[in-house]
Amino acid sequence: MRSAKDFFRPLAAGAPQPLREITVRPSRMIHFFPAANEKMRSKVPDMAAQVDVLLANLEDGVPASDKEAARDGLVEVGKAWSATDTQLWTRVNSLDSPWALDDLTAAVTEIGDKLDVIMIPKVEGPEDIHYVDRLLAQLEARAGLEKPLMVHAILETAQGVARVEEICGASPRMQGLSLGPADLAANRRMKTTRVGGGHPGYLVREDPDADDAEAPRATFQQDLWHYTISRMVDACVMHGILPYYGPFGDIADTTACEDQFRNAYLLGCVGAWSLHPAQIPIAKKVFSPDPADVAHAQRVIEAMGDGTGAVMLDGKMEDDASVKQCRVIVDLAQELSARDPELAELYGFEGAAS
Ligand SMILES: CC(=O)SCCNC(=O)CCNC(=O)[C@H](O)C(C)(C)COP(=O)(O)OP(=O)(O)OC[C@H]1O[C@@H](n2cnc3c(N)ncnc32)[C@H](O)[C@@H]1OP(=O)(O)O
Ligand SMILES: CC(=O)C(=O)O
Ligand SMILES: [Mg+2]
Repeated sequence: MRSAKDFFRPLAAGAPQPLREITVRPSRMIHFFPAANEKMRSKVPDMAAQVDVLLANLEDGVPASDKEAARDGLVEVGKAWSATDTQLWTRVNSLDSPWALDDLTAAVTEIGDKLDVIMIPKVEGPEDIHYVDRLLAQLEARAGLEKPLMVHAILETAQGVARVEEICGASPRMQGLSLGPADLAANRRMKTTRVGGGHPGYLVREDPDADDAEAPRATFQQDLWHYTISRMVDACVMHGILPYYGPFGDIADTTACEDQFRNAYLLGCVGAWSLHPAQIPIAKKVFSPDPADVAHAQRVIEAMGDGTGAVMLDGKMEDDASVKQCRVIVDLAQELSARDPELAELYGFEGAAS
């Protein structure tokens, strides 16, 4: 492990200076497209206009026979990339695969100036991040890049979850984490075949009626991912990086997708993956604060003056802590409004979009 004094030192001669803080930009949805697919690539300008982050996927979901084509597709998209507001990310193949080294080399040396974040799957511990950190520094130096690439890790093994705090703090490049519910379920030997979301068998049942043991008893489905997401959020906040819900595989079930995304939003996540165009507006809606919540938060902030003490508002106590909660909502609304004039208008933020 590097000492505190060395933590922000470049890891290769000629590599750019690591950043002390991550640049926070709207990333309500990380929209995945298979980079090997020519038809999908032709939609990139249109997709880029609709999403906060567009991600060229090279890993799972891309057949082994298309891995080189996907890498070439990423380079083609990167070279043509001109969107200024939308971020371009890629997910490379896992570090133990035959493709990861060439993926990283091509991404950094061919289009490193266009890419914002590289997503690394199946991260097991800080040693994976240390390896990527050094390699990226070497490649950045070779490519003459001036800005360091950021790294996003997917939490999709039990070991990764157990070492999540170490992963988050492993490098100044760490930008965030996503939940990988499919691989994580497999690795943990969970008995669900779904990609994210709940399971009807994971429930609690109300107690039997004392007078009628045969009376029907209500059941309440529980969230399979509550523990992991909560742990991920704490680890990310501890290290000043961003947590994301990952994919929701039941594309047709837009209602459950919205619920799952909202649970993640309420617990502290900043965004989720969209795998299909139908999921883009869901993520946009869920991860943008509700205008009524923004208006309420503004009232509390105003009522609290310098932010200290306690007041009553609509029969509820507000104090130093609740005003901080309200600032979370208003700050997020302002951040998103700076990019989205429609939202600015919805929130009544005059001039926020300028
Ligand atoms: C566990 C994990 O690792 S998750 C991450 C890995 N998986 C992925 O990245 C999957 C990404 N998504 C996809 O590949 C596709 O959405 C699929 C294969 C799931 C479904 O694709 P289709 O069968 O074409 O879906 P569908 O017929 O509903 O598509 C409707 C339209 O949306 C387009 N579309 C579908 N997915 C996407 C996408 N991710 N981005 C942009 N356009 C898309 C289709 O090309 C089609 O366009 P058209 O009307 O011009 O023909
Ligand atoms: C997101 C991902 O890669 C998974 O769920 O396995
Ligand atoms: Mg996975």
